[in-house]
Amino acid sequence: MAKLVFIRHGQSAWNLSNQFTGWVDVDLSPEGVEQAKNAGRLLKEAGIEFDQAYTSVLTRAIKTLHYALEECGQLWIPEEKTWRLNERHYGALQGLNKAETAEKYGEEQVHIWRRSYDTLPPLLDANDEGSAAQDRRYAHLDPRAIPGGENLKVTLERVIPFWEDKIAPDLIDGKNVIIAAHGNSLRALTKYLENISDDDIMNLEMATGEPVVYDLDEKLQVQNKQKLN
Ligand SMILES: O=C(O)[C@@H](CO)OP(=O)(O)O
Repeated sequence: MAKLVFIRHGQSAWNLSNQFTGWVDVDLSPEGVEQAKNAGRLLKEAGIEFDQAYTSVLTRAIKTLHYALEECGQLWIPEEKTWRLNERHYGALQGLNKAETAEKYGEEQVHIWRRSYDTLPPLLDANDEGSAAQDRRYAHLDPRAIPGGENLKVTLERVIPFWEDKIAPDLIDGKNVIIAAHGNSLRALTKYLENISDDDIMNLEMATGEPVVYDLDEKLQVQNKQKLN
């Protein structure tokens, strides 16, 4: 039996200002820092001892991991950062205010962009300002792997190879794993782990800074799920 903990980063500056974020490297807000520390206290109270941490290459998730691990006295554990755990790329919506976008395009269209499984947002071109193709942290990737925008389906397709290569083998070895990531990369992993349908995943939300603890058997079937708050 292994434990797997998902934690969505604490509130970010753009969660607070209600802007589409995606791959934009926005920092935590002061409240987000407190949420991350509180998550660490909850993990300490739960007595969970981790063997391995995974996070994205985005500051808000990395810092959340570090604040939480520091608070539970486990900042020393091995960690790996990967672009595959990044937030879903929001394409040309990145930076726009969500309420203003809903006024312009309608609530329904914005809900579809935000939560439909397979509708892509308007895409960014590799030459557009703000494209990840111009960001050094993605320079090692095949340019074709750098998205101009992703839906949840595409996000899931780039998260799962990392799950299969790294996370699942750790869990099968009985290691306890913490993943600090993002609303939509964690929704993708939750869909996969819990076998949630394309329709039902539209209704799943992840709270900022709230650890979700799974007990998994050796076949990685979920035996128990608990949110710490
Ligand atoms: O803007 C984003 O990147 C995400 C997460 O904050 O937003 P949403 O919940 O709308 O998918």
